[in-house]
Amino acid sequence: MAAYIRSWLPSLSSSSSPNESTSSETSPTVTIQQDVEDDEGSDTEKEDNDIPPAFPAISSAQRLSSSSKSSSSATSSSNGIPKILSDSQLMPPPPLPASRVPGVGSSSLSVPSSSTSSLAVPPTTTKPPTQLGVPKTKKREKVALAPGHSPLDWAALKSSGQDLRGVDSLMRITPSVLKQHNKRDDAWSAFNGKVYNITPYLPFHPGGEKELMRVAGRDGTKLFASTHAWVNVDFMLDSCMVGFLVPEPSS
Ligand code: HEM
Repeated sequence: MAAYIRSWLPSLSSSSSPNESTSSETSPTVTIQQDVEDDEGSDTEKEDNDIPPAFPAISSAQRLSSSSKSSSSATSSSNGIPKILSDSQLMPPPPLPASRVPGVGSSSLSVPSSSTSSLAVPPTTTKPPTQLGVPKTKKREKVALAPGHSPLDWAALKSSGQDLRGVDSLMRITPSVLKQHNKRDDAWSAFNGKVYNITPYLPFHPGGEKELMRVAGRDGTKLFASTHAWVNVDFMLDSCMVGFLVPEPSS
C-alpha cells in the first residue's frame, strides 16, 4: 500500500524510505521508532512502511523552540530532544487507594458510626410509623379507573370550559347547607375553607368513588390531608369550586 503511494510521489520514490534516511544510532527518530516497534511486536519490524512519522516533525518549529529551553534539563539529550525514559527512571506509581469498606481506613469521608453525629441517619427513617406515635393508617387501595377517566382526561375536561360547578356564582356556604349536598349526583365537599362540587371528579379519583364519597356533604380537609397531603386540591378542582365555607349565622 505504502509502496504503491510512493510510486505516485516522485520525490519519495527516488530516495529511500524516511526510516532508512535517518538510520544513524544517535538519531532521535530511531529512538522513537524503535520504541514503537518494541510495542507492536516483531511482525511490524518487517513492515517498516507502516511506521508513523515522528511527531512533531524533526525539523518542526515546535522542536526547535523547545530544544533551547529544555537542553539543560536532566531528561534531555545533548541535541535538545527529550529522551524517552526507561521504566526504572520513571516516577513510581501512586499508592493504591485504601479499602472502601465504611469505617475502615483513615478516610475522612467514611460514614461516622456515632449516632450523635449530625451525619447519622435520621431517626424517622429507622423506626416504623407506629413507634413514632403516628396512628396506623388503612392500606391504600389501588382502584382501576374506567377508560377515559385518567388524570390526563380530568385535566382535559376541567380546562375544556364545560360547567363543572353547577352554580352561577361563588357562594357563602354554611355547614348545614353543605350537608344537603351529600348524594352521588350532587356532592359537595369543603377543603381548606373552599367548597367544591366533587360530583364530576368522582369517576376520575384515583382512590375510587367510594373513598371520595366519604367527604360528601362535609369538611374533608382532615381526611384529605391524612390521605395525600401532597395532592394540590385547589389546582385539581379549581373549575369545580362553588364557594367558601362560612360559620353558621349566630341566632
Ligand atoms: C376531592 C378531593 C380529592 C382529590 C382531588 C384527590 C386526588 C387524588 C389523587 C390525585 C390521587 C393520586 C395521588 C397519588 O397516588 O399519589 C389520589 C389517591 C387517593 N385518594 Fe384522593 N383525592 C381527593 C380526596 C380523597 C379523599 C377524601 C379520600 C378519602 C380517604 C381519598 C383517598 C384516596 C386514596 C385512598 C388514594 C390512593 C389511590 C392509589 O394509591 O392508587 N382521596 N387522590
